[in-house]
Amino acid sequence: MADEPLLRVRDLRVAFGAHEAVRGLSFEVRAGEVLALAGESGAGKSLTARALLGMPPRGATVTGSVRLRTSGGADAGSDGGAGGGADAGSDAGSDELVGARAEGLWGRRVALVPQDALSALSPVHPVGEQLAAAVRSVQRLSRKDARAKAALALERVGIPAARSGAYPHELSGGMRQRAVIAMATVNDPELIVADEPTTALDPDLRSQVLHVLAEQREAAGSALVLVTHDLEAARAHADRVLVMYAGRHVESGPVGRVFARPRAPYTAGLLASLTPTERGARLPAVPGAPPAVGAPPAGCAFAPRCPLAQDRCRTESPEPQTTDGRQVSCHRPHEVPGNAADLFLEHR
Ligand SMILES: Nc1ncnc2c1ncn2[C@@H]1O[C@H](COP(=O)(O)OP(=O)(O)OP(=O)(O)O)[C@@H](O)[C@H]1O
Repeated sequence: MADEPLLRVRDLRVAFGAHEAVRGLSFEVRAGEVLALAGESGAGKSLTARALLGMPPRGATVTGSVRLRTSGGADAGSDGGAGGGADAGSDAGSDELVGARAEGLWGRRVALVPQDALSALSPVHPVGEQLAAAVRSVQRLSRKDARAKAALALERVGIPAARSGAYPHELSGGMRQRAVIAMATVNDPELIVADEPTTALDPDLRSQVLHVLAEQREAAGSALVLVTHDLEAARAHADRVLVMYAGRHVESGPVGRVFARPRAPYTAGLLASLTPTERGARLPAVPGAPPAVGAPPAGCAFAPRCPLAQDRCRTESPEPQTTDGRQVSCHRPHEVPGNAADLFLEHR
């Protein structure tokens, strides 16, 4: 049981009508681990994040399995309902979140740090009060003790106790995001999902706020799924990275290993865009654009943009395979050159 991952995702699919935006994703998150979900806009990162919390957007059909390891008698309250395809409740020792009512776990075992703090905070209550209510929703504490705990949690993220009576609109964007981080971590959840937690902030505040998130996550002992298109943030804060493209797995493994020597051309392309060229300029992102949702090409979805694509890549979708200490979904992982930038420089 100790070796059981905290979260086990199998063949996750998120569809809008006939259009599948997440197309059969499988991965695991271990207790206390930080996993970065990376990839370009539209890859399906946010939809995956929402599915992990049992809160998909309206109109989405989620199938597959998202199992959260049971701890201390916690219960997802599965009704085995709407998800379709999930075998809710059949696995001893874990709770199925697809097709289940997961609200009972929110803030207690799983928590969200969204892109936009305003969407997570009520505009009509002071932040300290909201935090105290979050504490009391999980812990049996008097109002006074909950308020004291809330003030302490705000102080830990750099919001002085004197500001705990402020309404969200009276705080700066950075402060609001810190308040949301305090809210997400105050009850020591086992899993935090942070969906691009700094995109709404000025660039100079981003690393500061990510640092606060990392600190608070560590103090709470939570695992973190960090959704980001910022590979530098993934490098700085994650233990493992999972790169997605067009709703599918591309490459996943320890950050150091994947970044040092990517084995999927798409990962190499993303990393090349971080690498200064000889002339000192950074390469733009991988040339071309991802396919539209609902219209992925046959075979590997990246093949139309891939300098290494061959006939097989255009007909046969690659399944994840273990290579060089990571999982890679590519037919030609050993053809990617040691210097990731070379692959795209040579073909420009
Ligand atoms: N509510 C929705 N209704 C219909 N289609 C949606 C909806 N939400 C997302 N999609 C589709 O699913 C695709 C993946 O969305 P998702 O938000 O997961 O992407 P992402 O990788 O998080 O990118 P971004 O960084 O832009 O948020 C989108 O390109 C969009 O076409």
